[in-house]
Amino acid sequence: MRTCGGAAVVAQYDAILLSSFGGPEGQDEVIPFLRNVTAGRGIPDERLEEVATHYRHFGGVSPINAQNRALKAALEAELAARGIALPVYWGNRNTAPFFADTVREAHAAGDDRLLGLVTSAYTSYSGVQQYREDFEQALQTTGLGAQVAIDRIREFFDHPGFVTPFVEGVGAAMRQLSQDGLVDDAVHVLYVTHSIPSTAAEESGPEFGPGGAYVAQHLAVARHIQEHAAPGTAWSLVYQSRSGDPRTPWLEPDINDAIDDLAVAGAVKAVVIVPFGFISDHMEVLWDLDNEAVATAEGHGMVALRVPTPSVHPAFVAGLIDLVLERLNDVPDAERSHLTELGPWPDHARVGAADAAPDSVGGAE
Ligand SMILES: CC1=C(CCC(=O)O)c2cc3nc(cc4[nH]c(cc5[nH]c(cc1n2)c(C)c5CCC(=O)O)c(CCC(=O)O)c4C)C(CCC(=O)O)=C3C
Ligand SMILES: [Fe+2]
Repeated sequence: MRTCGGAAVVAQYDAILLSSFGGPEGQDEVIPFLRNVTAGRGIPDERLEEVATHYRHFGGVSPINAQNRALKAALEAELAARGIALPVYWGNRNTAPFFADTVREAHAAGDDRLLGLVTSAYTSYSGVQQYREDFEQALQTTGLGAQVAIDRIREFFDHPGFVTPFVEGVGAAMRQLSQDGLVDDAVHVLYVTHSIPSTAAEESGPEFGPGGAYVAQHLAVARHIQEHAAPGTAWSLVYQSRSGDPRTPWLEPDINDAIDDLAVAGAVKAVVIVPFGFISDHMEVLWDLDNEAVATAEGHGMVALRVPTPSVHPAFVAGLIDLVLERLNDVPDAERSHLTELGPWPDHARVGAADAAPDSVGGAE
């Protein structure tokens, strides 16, 4: 394990900015949340109402904020265990604490050089550009654009910290099925991620082939997990949670259609559902997978096992801190951890104060 003295750390960044999507924590927060999510995006009202029912079913509470509080606490414990004096702030895109408030709070405490830890593992508009725009907006709103600088750690889709919990989860599911006598042709592993519009997928990195970087990253990670946890078992990459205008093409197949097709083909008696598009149990996991996709499978008489998300798995928490250290120590590409041929994914340009740039003030403390 790479270690890093407290002084060196403080010289480069003042704090970590855990950056997430946000979610409602009560019935009265559902519609304001959905309006923020879809602002200016032309999502039809019927779709908003439909999505609201998913939240209402759980008392208007998304698990995402509780997950992020737990992750923040786990990151703080890991930093303390490694002797790294770096505070962790938490901000969201769509619900309080909003980025502008968090940036203001950090600045008031003297923490201007922030390292964003964005909870999106893959490259997409939602996971990359939109956070960049959120950070720019926060600096504009607070008027702190000349003082505050925000970097972010790279997309970590193929970092061992993110992938290991899925390898363990798929391995455990395969062992359980085999104890129940379900092996070989009777099992199909469904790697499921968030669908996005096909044009958005292409734009995520056309040089990576059909579906752009978004699809290429998911395929590479699925292959890795499969090789290490379920070699020889049939698998496919499928999608969940599409929205928008039905006439606009989105990535397919939908997980429910894929399960229907497996049922028609006949041989498959069990599906392993791998929610590798998300770092923790979000509403999309609880509703679209645990509720809908599992019901689809069981409706065909199939067994359905849903693998856990990384959440606060020790490997995931340690991996995120390794990614932070990689930036603090300016580790060269050749030494950056990655499990697929696509990595290590490159860092992104800084948002905000060029003059407060971590590199140019290194050692100022
Ligand atoms: C790629 C991707 C991720 C993963 C990467 C990342 O983390 O960013 C993600 C995460 C999330 N998406 C979430 C929730 C929603 N996403 C929506 C809408 C959309 N998501 C999209 C894509 C993604 N979304 C897209 C292309 C749309 C269409 C409209 C638009 O372009 O915006 C809508 C509107 C209603 C609907 O249309 O479904 C909601 C409510 C939550 C919170 C869940 C909770 O509460 O636990 C989380 C973590
Ligand atoms: Fe979304």
